[in-house]
Amino acid sequence: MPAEPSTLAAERAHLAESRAALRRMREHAQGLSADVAADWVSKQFLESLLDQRVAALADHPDTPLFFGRMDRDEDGPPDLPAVMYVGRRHVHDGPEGRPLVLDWRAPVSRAFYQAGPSDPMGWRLRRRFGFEGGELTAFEDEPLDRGDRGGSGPSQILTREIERPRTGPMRDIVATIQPEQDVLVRADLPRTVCVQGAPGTGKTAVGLHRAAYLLFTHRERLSRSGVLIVGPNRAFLAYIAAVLPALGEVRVDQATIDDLLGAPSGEEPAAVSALKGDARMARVLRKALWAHVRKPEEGLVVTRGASRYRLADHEVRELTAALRGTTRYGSGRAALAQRLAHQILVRMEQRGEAPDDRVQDQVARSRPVKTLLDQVWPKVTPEQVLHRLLSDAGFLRAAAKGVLDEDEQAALLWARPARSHRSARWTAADRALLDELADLTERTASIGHLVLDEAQDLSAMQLRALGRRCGTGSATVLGDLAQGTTAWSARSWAEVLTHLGQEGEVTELTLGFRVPGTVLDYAARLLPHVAPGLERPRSLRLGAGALEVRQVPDLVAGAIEAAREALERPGSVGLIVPDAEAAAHAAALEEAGLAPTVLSADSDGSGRLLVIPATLAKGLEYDHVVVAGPAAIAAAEPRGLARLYVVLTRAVTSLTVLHRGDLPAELSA
Ligand SMILES: Nc1ncnc2c1ncn2[C@@H]1O[C@H](COP(=O)(O)OP(=O)(O)OP(=O)(O)O)[C@@H](O)[C@H]1O
Repeated sequence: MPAEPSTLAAERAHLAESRAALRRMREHAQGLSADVAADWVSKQFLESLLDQRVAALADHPDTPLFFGRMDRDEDGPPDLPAVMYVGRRHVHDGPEGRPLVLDWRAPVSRAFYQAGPSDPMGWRLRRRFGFEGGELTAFEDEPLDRGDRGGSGPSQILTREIERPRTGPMRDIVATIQPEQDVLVRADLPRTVCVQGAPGTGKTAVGLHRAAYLLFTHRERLSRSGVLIVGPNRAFLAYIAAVLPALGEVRVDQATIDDLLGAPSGEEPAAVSALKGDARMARVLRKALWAHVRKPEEGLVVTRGASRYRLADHEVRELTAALRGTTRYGSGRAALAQRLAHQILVRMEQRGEAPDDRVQDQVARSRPVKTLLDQVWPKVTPEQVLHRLLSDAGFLRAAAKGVLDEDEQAALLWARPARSHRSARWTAADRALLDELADLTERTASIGHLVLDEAQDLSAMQLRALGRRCGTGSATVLGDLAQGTTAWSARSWAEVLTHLGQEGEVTELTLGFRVPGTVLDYAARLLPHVAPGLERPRSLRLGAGALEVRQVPDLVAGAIEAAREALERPGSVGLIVPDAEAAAHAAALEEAGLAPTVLSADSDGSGRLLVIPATLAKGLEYDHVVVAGPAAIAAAEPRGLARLYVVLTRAVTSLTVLHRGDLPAELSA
C-alpha cells in the first residue's frame, strides 16, 4: 500500500477539515429551536426531529468520516465534481457550502462502487483509505483510465477489512461493497430482490445496506410505511443490530417470525409442522372459516316506534349469499348488517317515511339485526376456528375435502384436544395458521419494505404471513437453499416468491468473503448432498493453513485444547457443538478457567469465547471456529447434513474440526 507522506498529509488535512465542518453542522443543528412550532404537539415532533438530526451528525472518533475518493477524468462529464470523497454521510462547509464528503448512497457515489477499468464512468482514479481507529494511515490507488488489464487481484484494504478480528457485533461494509453487491443494494424500491448466496457471500450485509439505501432514497415514503427486518432468532438480531445505526438509520424494526406471529407455547412432530406449513392449508382454513356462515332460515323483523318492518327469509338469504366469500369475514359481517338495514330503510321509504343515514346505522346496530347476524354470520376468532379444526374430525373433514387426504387429516387432529381455544398450546406452525385466519377476518397492515433473512427456512404459511405484511410494498429476500434446516425448507426460490406473493428476480452470489478457500472447499463437499443444483462457492481468500481436521480420543478435552490455542490468537472464538453437548462443554471450559459464554436464542452473544449449540450458529461468524463432533451434529436432525454445512462455514480465519474417527462419509473427498 503506498503511503507517500505528502499525499497522506494532504488527505489527513481533508479529514481534519471535514471533521471541523461536521462539528459546525452539529453546532448549527443544536442551535436550532423548536419554539417556532405553532402548538405543543408540533413542538414535541420538531424537538424529536432536531434531536435525531444532532445524533445523526455525531462524529464517532473510531469511524472514518470517509473511506474513498474519486478523481474525475479530465475528459469526464463536467457536471461531475473534480474530486469527491465518499463517506457515511454528507458533510459540507456552511449551509450552501462546498461538499467535503458525499453520502455513499447519493447517486453520484455509485461510481465509487461500480466504476472499473472497463467502464470508468467518467473517473480517472479510485482511492481507498485505510484507518487505524479514527486515524487515516494508508491509501490504495486504483487507476481507472488505463483500460482493462485483467485486474490486479483483490484490494488489500478489502482483504484487511475482512480479516480484521471480530469481537463484537456485525460491522457495516459500506467502505468495501463489491460491484455485484452494490447492484442489489441500489435496486429500486418497487423491485423485490431475491438473493441465493453461498455462506459468507454477504447476503445479510447486502440486505442491511439495501435497507439503509432505501431509507435514504425514499425517506418520506418509508418513514411513513416502515421497514422491517426479519431474522431467524434474537441472537442473530442482536448480532446485526448495530449495522443500521452505524449507517445513521435508527428507525428500522427488527423481529423474528415469533415476534410477529406470537411465540409458540407447544411442540409437535416435525412431520405435523411440515403439513401445517404447507400452502394447501390456506384453502382448508378459508373453507373452515366460511363454514361459519350459515344459510338463514328466517327473515328479519325490526320494530321502530309503532311500526314493524319485515324482510322475508329469501331476501336475507340473497343478501347473505351475495356477500359470502367476497369480502374478508369481519367486513362481510359489518356489510351484511348495513345491507339488511338498507333494505329496512327502503321499506320505510315505501311507506312514505324519509329516514336518513343515521337511521340506517341505528338499524344496523339494533338488537334484531345483531341476533340475526349472530346466527347467520357469527363473530369467530382465529383461535376458535383453529381449535375446532384441530379437534373436530367432522369439521376438519368438511374443510379439508379434496385438499388433504385421510392420513393427512388424521395427522392434523390433536391426540388430546385442548378443552377450549383458550387453553390450547399453539405451536410455531399453528401461529402461522392463526395469522392466516386473522387476515381472512381483517386485513393485515402492510409495511413499505421487508428484508427477510434466512428465508429458505420458512414454511409456505409463514411466507404467506410475511407476504401480507409487505402486500403493498416490496421485499429483499435472502437465503441459501443449501442451509435449509427445517422440515419445510424451500427447494426453490420461485416457490418462496410465490408464497410471499412477490415477483422478483433471483440473483446468485458465489464469491465468499467470510470463509477462507480451504475451509469453504472442505464444507462444499457436503453441497452435492444438501443442494445438488447449486454452484460451488469460491472464496476471496485462499486461506492456506486455515483448516485442521483433528482426530482426538475425547471431544471435550480436545475442545479445551483447541479453544486454548485459538484464544492465543486475536479475535473471537466459537466452539460449535451438538445442542445436547453444549452444557457439558461449557462446564469443562469453565473448569479449565477459560470463562466461556453459552449462546442462547435470546442472548446477545458477547464474550470472546462462545459455546454455540449447532442449531443457533446460522448467520453468525467467529474468527476461529472449533467444531466438536460433526457426526453427532449431522445425526441430530433430519436435515443434519445441511446443519453441518452451516456450522462448517462460520469461520473467518481458522476452522478446527475435532472428531473421534467418525467423520460423516459425505465429508470424505
Ligand atoms: N463487500 C464486503 N466487504 C467487506 N466485508 C464483506 C463484504 N461482503 C461481505 N463481507 C463480510 O463477510 C461476512 C459474511 O457476510 P454475511 O454474514 O452478510 O454473509 P451471508 O451471505 O449472510 O452468510 P451466511 O449465509 O453464512 O449467513 C461478514 O463479516 C461481512 O461483513
